[in-house]
Amino acid sequence: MRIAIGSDHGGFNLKNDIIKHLEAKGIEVKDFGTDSTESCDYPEFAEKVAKEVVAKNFELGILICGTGIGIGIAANKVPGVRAALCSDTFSAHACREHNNANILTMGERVVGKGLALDIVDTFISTNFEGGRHERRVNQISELENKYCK
Ligand SMILES: O=C[C@H](O)[C@H](O)[C@H](O)COP(=O)(O)O
Repeated sequence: MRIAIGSDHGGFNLKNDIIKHLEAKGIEVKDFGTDSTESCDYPEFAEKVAKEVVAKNFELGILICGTGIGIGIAANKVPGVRAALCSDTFSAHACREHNNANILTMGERVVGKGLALDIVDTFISTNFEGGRHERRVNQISELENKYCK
């Protein structure tokens, strides 16, 4: 599995913890920045990771900012992205199984490191269930086709 990861300054430290955690498990992770805690703007890093995931250069993406909200809103503007903000493992499981989420977003100012790593593990190890959920995810794509010109 290959994972694309990115953050703004507000998610920089948690992003590094996640990279270390995934690499220790032998998972390939590519870091699309930012590279320090110096203030920056999250849409830039959301777009970098979103483009890679939609192009299928990576199976999944992870985006971290202070809350996980802004970077997720930005990523969801890229057609084909289904970014899910998670602060608990139940949501991390459900967003993969039901929504086929392809990007996980979290807030470094919201979740502690231990919980965040559990959320990551749940997200990357859960598969899309298909069936009735596939019909609904297809309807999301239809909305995208209708409104995203
Ligand atoms: O949704 C936005 C993110 O949480 C940002 O990380 C946050 O707004 C950055 O705030 P500040 O510039 O005050 O560090």
